[in-house]
Amino acid sequence: MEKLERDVVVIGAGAAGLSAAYELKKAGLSVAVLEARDRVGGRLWTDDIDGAMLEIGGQWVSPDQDVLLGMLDELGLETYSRYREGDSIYVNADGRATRFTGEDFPLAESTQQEMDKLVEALDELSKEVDPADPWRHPRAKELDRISLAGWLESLSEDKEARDNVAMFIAGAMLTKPAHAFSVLQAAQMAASAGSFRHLVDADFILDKRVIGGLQQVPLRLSARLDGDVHLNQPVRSLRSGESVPSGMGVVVTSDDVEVSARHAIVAMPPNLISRISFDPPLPRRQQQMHQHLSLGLVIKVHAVYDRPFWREQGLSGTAFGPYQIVHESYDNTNYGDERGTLVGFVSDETADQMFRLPAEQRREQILDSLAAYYGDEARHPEVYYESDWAAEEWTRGAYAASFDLGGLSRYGADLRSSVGSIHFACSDFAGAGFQHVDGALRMGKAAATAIVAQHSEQPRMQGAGISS
Ligand SMILES: Cc1cc2nc3c(=O)[nH]c(=O)nc-3n(C[C@H](O)[C@H](O)[C@H](O)COP(=O)(O)OP(=O)(O)OC[C@H]3O[C@@H](n4cnc5c(N)ncnc54)[C@H](O)[C@@H]3O)c2cc1C
Repeated sequence: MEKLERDVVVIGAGAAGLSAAYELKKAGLSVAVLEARDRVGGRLWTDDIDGAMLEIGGQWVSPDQDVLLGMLDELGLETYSRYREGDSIYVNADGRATRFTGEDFPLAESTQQEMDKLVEALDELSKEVDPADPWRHPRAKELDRISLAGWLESLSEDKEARDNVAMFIAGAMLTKPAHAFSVLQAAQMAASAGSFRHLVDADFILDKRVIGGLQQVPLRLSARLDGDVHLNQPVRSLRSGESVPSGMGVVVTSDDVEVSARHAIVAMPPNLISRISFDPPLPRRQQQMHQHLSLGLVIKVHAVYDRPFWREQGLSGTAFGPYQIVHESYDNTNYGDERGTLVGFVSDETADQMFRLPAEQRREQILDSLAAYYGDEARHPEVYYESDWAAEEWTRGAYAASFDLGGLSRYGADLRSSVGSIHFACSDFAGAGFQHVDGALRMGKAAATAIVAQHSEQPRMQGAGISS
């Protein structure tokens, strides 16, 4: 067992943990980052699959994500725009595909009016909610006990209008059925992206990608940490309080490394925190709160073709169908690539259904759904891959975690509270940038800032300082 002494031990080398470690090093503190996987990045993972570069996890950057944009600049990373020329496609409940331009789906006029009304209502509500503390909304408790589905039903009898509006937050963001989370949680999701209209506007929310892949962010951060990141080290226990050596706040043990440190940052999704054995146990509030936060479920489907054939038909690749297996799909062609890539998403209960099928049948049904948007050619990709994060031991869902009904108003105020020397940071706890890489970076920086403030009067430990 390797034994280390550091100012701070960080558990998890995702965007949150690495940005925390990077800020701490820049401030002159020593760190050790313990990561369970054999790679850094957590839910950011860019890999070569059968000769195609795929973004298996997070990939898009939107203009409001200023912390992420600042980090891309600092790390010397460049972005490019998602392909968006041409018509989009909408497939309705009867399976009929219609071309359209702009944001408004080609719906019957009465349905369009109802959809406008619902978008307006959700937009107004999200303006009243501060994403950092939605529990302070004067009607927080009331809004937190109504599901998004129930709230939409109370406002409109038009099913297609409701299903479309729900799709933008349920299927596309929280990746849970609209009856499984509250309208307060939905409003926070929208507010965290600036407004609900931003979520409806694919050109905003899915604006840019990073050349070479978004995993470059954790990879470059890790390179700047100069040997302080320890891979294949799932943390098993965290001791704090009287049993730790004097002058230290925690002793954190993984399979091969034991770190004694003044502070710990737990930079992992809340559903995994209870896998660490805490001695003494975390306070009951945290133990309870973490049980009310759960990850959604989505299959990110990648299909790579010899060329972006849909562009020849004047299609942008952007496609929506609330009743389709793949509810949304986009042109995801890599920068400078001659081949064409489509990325589609299969969410929540539809993902459950798909996972009940044998792999070949699942692939066939998912490609049939892509064909409903782009025609027969979509059935024959050169490379086909399904990102399956729910089967990943160190994540267990996608994209991120949100509260069950009533959880946000009940526990939210304690979401980011530290417990003695133990701090928490991950995208699932963010206000602005909630569930996104931007939020992960914000949480990492916030934990680092809090620790640096406490340390300003204390002597440094060995190994402090950034390497470049
Ligand atoms: C398919 C998919 C698509 C997405 N698309 C986008 C997008 O387009 N844009 C966007 O901004 N966001 C997107 N996201 C969300 C974004 O990727 C995440 O919000 C963000 O990367 C989370 O970073 P994090 O550091 O908070 O958590 P994580 O990335 O989950 O990092 C936690 C780390 O902790 C490690 N860990 C867990 N348990 C232990 C343990 N016991 N000991 C040691 N280490 C441990 C994990 O291995 C992991 O490396 C997407 C996510 C997914 C899955």
